[in-house]
Amino acid sequence: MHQIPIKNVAGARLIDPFRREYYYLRLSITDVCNFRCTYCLPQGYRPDSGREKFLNLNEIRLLAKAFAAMGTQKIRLTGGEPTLRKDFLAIAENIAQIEGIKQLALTTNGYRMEKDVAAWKQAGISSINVSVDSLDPGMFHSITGENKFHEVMRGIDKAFACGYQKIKVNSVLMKHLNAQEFSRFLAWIKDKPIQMRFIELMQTGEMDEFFRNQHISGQVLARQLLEDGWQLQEKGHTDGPAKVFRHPDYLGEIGLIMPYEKNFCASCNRLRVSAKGKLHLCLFGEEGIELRDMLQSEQQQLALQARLFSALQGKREHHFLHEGDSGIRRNLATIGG
Ligand SMILES: Nc1nc2c(ncn2[C@@H]2O[C@H](COP(=O)(O)OP(=O)(O)OP(=O)(O)O)[C@@H](O)[C@H]2O)c(=O)[nH]1
Ligand SMILES: C[S@@+](CC[C@H](N)C(=O)[O-])C[C@H]1O[C@@H](n2cnc3c(N)ncnc32)[C@H](O)[C@@H]1O
Ligand code: SF4
Ligand code: SF4
Repeated sequence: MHQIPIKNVAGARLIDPFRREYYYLRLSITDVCNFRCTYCLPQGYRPDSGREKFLNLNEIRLLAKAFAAMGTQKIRLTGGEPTLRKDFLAIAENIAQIEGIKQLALTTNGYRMEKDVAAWKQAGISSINVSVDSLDPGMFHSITGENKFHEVMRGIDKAFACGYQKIKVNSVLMKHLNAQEFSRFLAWIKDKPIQMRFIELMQTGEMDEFFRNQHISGQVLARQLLEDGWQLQEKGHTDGPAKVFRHPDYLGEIGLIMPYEKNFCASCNRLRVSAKGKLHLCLFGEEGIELRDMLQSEQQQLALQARLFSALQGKREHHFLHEGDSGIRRNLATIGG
C-alpha cells in the first residue's frame, strides 16, 4: 500500500492513480432489510454469524468528517434499508451539519416514507431515491415480497408535499418481470418531476440462472429514447452513474444505469463504506479495508485520512463484471448498491 506521511495528509484530496477524484461517499448504515427483492435478498435478510455491530452514531460522524476534510461533498445513506435504524434521524442530522457536505442523499425502499418523510427533510436529507420496480401492485408484490405498492406511492406524493422538488425512482430492469412496463413508466412521469431510472441487473455471487434469464441491456432503451427525441444531459461532478435524458414534452426525466457499458467506470467518483466500517474501493471485487479502529476518537482523524489516501492508491480502473467476476459480492444489500 502506498503510504502518505501523516504530516502531508491535511490538504490531501481523494485522488486515485487514474486521476479520478472522489466527491461522493455511499455509506451503508445497516445490512438489515424488511423486503425480499428477487434480485437482491430473495430469501430475506439473514444476520451473519459474527457479533460485530453496525457503526454507531459517533463512529459515523467521525467517518463523515474525515471524508469531508478530503473533499467529499455528497454522502448517500443506504443499506439494507437505512430507514429501519432507530437512530436514523440522528445520523442524518449529524452528517448534515458537517462542514463541506453539500448533499445528504438517501436510497430507500420507501417503506417508511409516507410516515417519516417530513422528519427526514427536517433532519437534512436533501434528496431521495426510492425503489419502485413495477407500477403494477401485484408485480410489485412478487418482485419485492411485500404488498406495499400503494404505501410507497403515497410516500412519493408526501415527499413532494413536504417540499422535495424532484424524486429519483429506481427500477431494476428484468426481462420477464417488468421490462414490458417501460411505456407505462413513461406515461407516469409525463407530468411529474420524477427522474425514472432503469438499472441493468448486475450479477452477484448469489444469482446465476436468474441473471441469465432476466438480464437485458439498457442500450436498447437508450436508442429508443434518442429516436423519440429525448436528449442526453451533461453530468455534474457529484452525480451518480446514470445517463440522464430529457424531453420537452415531459416534466420527468429518464436515467439509465448501464454498468456493462464500455467506459462506465471511467467517471467513477464514489467510494463506499459498509455498515460495519470497511472501506470498499469498488462496488465489486475486493474484501474491504478496515476503518473502525480509526473511528474511536477525534484525535485519530489525520491517521484515518492517511489510511483512506493510501487505500485509494490500490483502486482498480474498472470492475470485471464482463468476465462474470462479481468479486466477493454475494448481493448488493451487504454494501448498499
Ligand atoms: N456498477 C455500479 N453501480 C452503481 C454505482 N453507483 C450506483 N450504482 C447502482 O446504481 C443504482 C442506483 O443507485 P442509487 O443508490 O440510487 O444512487 P445513484 O445512482 O448513485 O444516485 P445519484 O447520486 O442520485 O445519481 C443501484 O443499483 C446501484 O447499485 C457504481 O459505482 N457502480
Ligand atoms: C441495495 S439497495 C439499498 C437501499 C434500499 N433498500 C433500496 O432498495 O432502495 C440500493 C439499490 O440497489 C439496487 N440493486 C440491488 N441489487 C441489484 C442488482 N443485483 N442489480 C442492480 N441493482 C441492484 C436496488 O434496486 C436499489 O435501487
Ligand atoms: S434492493 Fe433494497 S429493499 Fe430490496 S432487498 Fe435489497 S436492500 Fe432490501
Ligand atoms: S463498478 Fe467500481 S469502478 Fe466501476 S463505477 Fe462502480 S465503483 Fe466505480
